[in-house]
Amino acid sequence: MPPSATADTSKTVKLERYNSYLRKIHSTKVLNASSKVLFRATLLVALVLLLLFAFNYHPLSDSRAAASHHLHRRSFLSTGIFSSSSSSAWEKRVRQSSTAKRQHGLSVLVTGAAGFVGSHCSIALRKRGDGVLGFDNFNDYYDTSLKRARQNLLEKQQVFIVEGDLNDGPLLRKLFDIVPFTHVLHLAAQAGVRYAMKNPQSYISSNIAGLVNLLEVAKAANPQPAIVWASSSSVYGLNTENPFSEEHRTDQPASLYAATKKAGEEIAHTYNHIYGLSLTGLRFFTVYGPWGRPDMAYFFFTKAILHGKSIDIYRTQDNQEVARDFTYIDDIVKGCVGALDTAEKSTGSGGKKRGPAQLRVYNLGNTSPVPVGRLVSILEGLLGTKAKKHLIKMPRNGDVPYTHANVSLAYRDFGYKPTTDLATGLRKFVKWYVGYYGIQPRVKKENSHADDSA
Ligand SMILES: O=C(O)[C@H]1O[C@H](OP(=O)(O)OP(=O)(O)OC[C@H]2O[C@@H](n3ccc(=O)[nH]c3=O)[C@H](O)[C@@H]2O)[C@H](O)[C@@H](O)[C@H]1O
Repeated sequence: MPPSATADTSKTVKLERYNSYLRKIHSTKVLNASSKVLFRATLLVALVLLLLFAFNYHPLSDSRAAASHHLHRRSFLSTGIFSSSSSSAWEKRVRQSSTAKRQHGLSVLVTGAAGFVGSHCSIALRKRGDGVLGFDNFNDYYDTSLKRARQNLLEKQQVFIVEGDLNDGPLLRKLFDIVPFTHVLHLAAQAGVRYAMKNPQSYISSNIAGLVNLLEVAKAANPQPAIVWASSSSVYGLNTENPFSEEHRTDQPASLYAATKKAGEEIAHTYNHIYGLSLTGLRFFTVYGPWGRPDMAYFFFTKAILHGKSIDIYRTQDNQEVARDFTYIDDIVKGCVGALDTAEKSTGSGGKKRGPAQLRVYNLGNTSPVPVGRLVSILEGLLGTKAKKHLIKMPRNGDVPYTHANVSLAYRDFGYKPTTDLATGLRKFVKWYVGYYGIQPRVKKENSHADDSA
């Protein structure tokens, strides 16, 4: 091979090597660039997936939490506190209302705070410097404008009422997350003996399911609060021993209302036994007074008498007078506060019992039964108007013929001593009634005249 040919060949080989070198570099660059794009894209997709997962994740082990998450959103939406700014304003109101203004004051969640006994107790507790947060569903069992008027009264005392239902677990849990309540005064319930025949389910929903829901939240709270709650004189049912003592039989309820209150006492026993919740049940005896319940006889008798309408006065099957141990609201408030002040702490924590806890039941009555006929004649005197009385045999609607409280246990443990007789208490009620409903001054004048003889 000639030397020039050899040189040409070697040049061509070098050129080819060089070109192949350039191609290699180029393809490596392309590969590098495309793998970078791929890497970034993968990263982006992973990030998006991670975010989607995080937003939708509900732990499988806690399906209740998942369900409650939805409920939580719903209840917060329904109470108008879901947006972050309104939510923090709402939380601030919750905190302020439940903060005590005196040293060692209580922090009390009062359920049924827009109700008759609830509103009176909330004001009394607030006035002595305790923190009070109200809770009420403002249902329409009776005129809601009366509940709203009570709410206004409470607002003047800086008591905030959270609008919600006892069966809204997430909302209750949220309240316990915000506030370490020392006590719960549980007065929210479906009341009324006779209405239980019309709407039995409402008693199950409030007095049983609602109670259990509240106890579930309270037992899991840290600290667990001490709970004082409203039972009823109606648990004595067909008991014939008098006066009614806490030792007597309560296994013969005459109405579904009574049965749900009795069930509440048994449920309280269970939560005390398993979780160490301190629980005190108060058996109220026909509570009456200003800002009372329009479904109760003394209230709707007053309205009927003023409007010239007839009233039914029940008599027993053997034609005896029906009587009640009517108890004035201020005495009941003293009893509730006494029970709160003597309630020991719950012993559980983290939902577990750590030792035995207090379990109590007390009668809160007036110790002096009055026949319904006498109640009507006191009202006639106060209103200056004769009632159109219609005496009838007590219908079989859950009523019992007679109630009479022995209160020695409440007296022994927290000095409970009722001081208002029916005539005095009804005078205060009528004074409030005519003022609240704007009844003519003529009636007021006659009323103040009648006061002297009542
Ligand atoms: O202590 C309780 O645990 C309960 O007290 C209350 O029930 P009661 O004692 O039945 O009160 P209330 O209805 O005012 O009837 C009073 C009297 O009037 C009689 N009565 C009633 C209606 C009527 O039309 N005629 C009549 O004679 C009737 O027979 C009775 O003798 C609460 O409502 C209840 O929620 C619960 O707390």
